[in-house]
Amino acid sequence: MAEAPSTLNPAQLEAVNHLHSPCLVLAGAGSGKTRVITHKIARLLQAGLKPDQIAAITFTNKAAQEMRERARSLIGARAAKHLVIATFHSLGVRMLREDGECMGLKPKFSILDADDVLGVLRDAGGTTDPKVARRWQWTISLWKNQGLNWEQAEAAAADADEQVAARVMKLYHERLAAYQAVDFDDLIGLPLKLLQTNEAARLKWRRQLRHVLVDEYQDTNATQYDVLKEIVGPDGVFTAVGDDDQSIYGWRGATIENLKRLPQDYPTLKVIPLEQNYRSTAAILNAANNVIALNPKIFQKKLWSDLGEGEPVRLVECDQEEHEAERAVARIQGIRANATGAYTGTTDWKDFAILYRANHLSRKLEEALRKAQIPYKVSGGQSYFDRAEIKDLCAWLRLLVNQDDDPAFLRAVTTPKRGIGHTTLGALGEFAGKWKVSLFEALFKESLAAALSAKAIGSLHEFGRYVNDLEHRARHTVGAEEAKPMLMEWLKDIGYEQFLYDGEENEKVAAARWNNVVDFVDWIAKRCGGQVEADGSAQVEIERKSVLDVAQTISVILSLAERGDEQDMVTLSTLHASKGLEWPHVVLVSINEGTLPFQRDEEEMTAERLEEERRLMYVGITRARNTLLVSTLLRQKRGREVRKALPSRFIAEMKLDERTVKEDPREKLKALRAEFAARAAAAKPAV
Ligand SMILES: Nc1ncnc2c1ncn2[C@@H]1O[C@H](COP(=O)(O)OP(=O)(O)OP(=O)(O)O)[C@@H](O)[C@H]1O
Ligand SMILES: [Mg+2]
Repeated sequence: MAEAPSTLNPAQLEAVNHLHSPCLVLAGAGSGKTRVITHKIARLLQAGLKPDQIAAITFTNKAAQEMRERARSLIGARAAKHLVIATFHSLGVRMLREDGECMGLKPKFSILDADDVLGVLRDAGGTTDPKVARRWQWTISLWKNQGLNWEQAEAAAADADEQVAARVMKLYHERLAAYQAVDFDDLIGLPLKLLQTNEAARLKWRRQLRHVLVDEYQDTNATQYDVLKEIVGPDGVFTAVGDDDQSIYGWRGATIENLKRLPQDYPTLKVIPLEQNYRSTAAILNAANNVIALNPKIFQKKLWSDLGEGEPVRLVECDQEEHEAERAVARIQGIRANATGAYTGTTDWKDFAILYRANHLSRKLEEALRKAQIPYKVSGGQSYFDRAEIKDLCAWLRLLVNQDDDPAFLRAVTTPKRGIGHTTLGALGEFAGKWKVSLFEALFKESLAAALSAKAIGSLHEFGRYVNDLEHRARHTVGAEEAKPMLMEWLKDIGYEQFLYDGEENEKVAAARWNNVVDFVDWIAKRCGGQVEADGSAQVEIERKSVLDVAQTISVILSLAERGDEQDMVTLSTLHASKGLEWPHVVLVSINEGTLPFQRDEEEMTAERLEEERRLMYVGITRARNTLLVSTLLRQKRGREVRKALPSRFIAEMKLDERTVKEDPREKLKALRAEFAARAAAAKPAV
């Protein structure tokens, strides 16, 4: 249904109706900047522009999708379909596909991702050292973003290493040209070059894109600024919306300078502030304002909400990550059951988000959500259970539980490789299909001898016997103390650690993956129970189970997550990827010194970095509409060690008042865990 223009306040209306000179909306979180963009699209259509003459630039592809949705509800599907809604990168692809030929690029050029780039660099520079290749990648990318070609880079090189990198840059580009390929930086750099050097192309795009609207303008970099400048031209108009307090990509070259340059480059620029926040309750907004007030102000802004005080922001201290995850899940279940606090609105799973600073923090959360059978999606990062090494091990576990699980069979039999190749597996598959049996069952059919060589059958039988033997061991291994050595022996048998190191050139990456594997084994072992766990004052004994029982539970958990296309899911997201989005209920986890603000042990915390981390906290807090739970750890795992953890300084900076509920984890944890276990048991389907 179309939204009526009356849903805009006077300042928003002014921005929407400002059509004859460039316009910058500079305003805080949740003040309706993105809403201005969608409504302005409708206004521009009304003023006579055609949909394909309007370009809205978003920061991510996901944001582009969302923008198209929002536009569709305002202007209808037909018009929305023709709008140019893109990121700078995808707009760049379009320009190069249409006009790249004048720069020697065929319309069907390919786009290299970061891994492809590393491969080309290794070849071009003749190195096998991944560290060297990565350094080249970083240096060359930086040069490209500064608009330097290899000759300029060589002239400006600071030392011998950089001179080498400049020459590698030359070879790298020769290869790219030969492959008809471009990298991500080229998707901005080449269109810029096209627009700057080719008048016909420049005029074409200027005529084509009559009004460009840029969301999240604070996170554009210098090259993107120049692209915009070329498209708009000296007399053109555009609309940019942004918030300097939400600039969180400084580390990738985004620059606030772009905000400062606008009034200089466009003297007729109209700057419009928005002050009313329509997203968050006053309790949430105050916490956000208190934090960001400590950053130096570039632009003065006010932000208020008339949505009422709302529920106080809650703070919870948790012993360790696992408890935090369980706490977050219990909180979500509580709100959904209208059992927690004053919030009584109706809720779907999609009304919740759990946000964190670093990708690896999603894992415990995923486990807890899966155990509670809550559907979720991981945005802006990879799901823990989607990691190759975890998928490998899960395939083995699934195969132990159900030998007829063909996809699990195929993965396990080739991970690690055991001399059973694609031809053998193809023939086995054909045979199994003919006899309508599973691959595993086919292994031991006598007539298989007619389809495969004796050698191949020998290897397959060996694998089959190993799986049977492993199943037997898993069935009879009970309790954590027994489970861990059994599982480690299995990994040794199949040579999994070596397999990881063989498949990964970068040893650090291989070591990190092996670490995941050992963690995963610990997790399974722990679930085999038998030990007594201390939880502050409480002691909880975990029931003893066999490895096979646990494998079965994990298989159920895995199949649950594969339900796929569900729309109603809890969001797990990094803080970075949460920008621009909003949820009724938000949980911020692991808000600790070292995590947020993020700091490596050896690294010095500069004022600039601290300010960027503070902006990230501001972004996190301001994603919440109705309730916000901030959780902090008392102890934290660092490598293999568990260390005491400090709450983030940003928690104190929120200045939560006395009404803020500070929950005592020790008191509640035992009860919560019991409740949680009971719920999980009740929800567990019969297998
Ligand atoms: N005038 C208004 N009346 C009612 N609701 C509004 C109004 N303007 C914006 N909103 C609502 O407020 C919320 C925040 O709006 P929007 O996402 O556009 O803010 P934003 O400034 O882009 O936020 P961010 O800085 O996080 O990107 C949305 O749910 C939007 O629908
Ligand atoms: Mg926005």
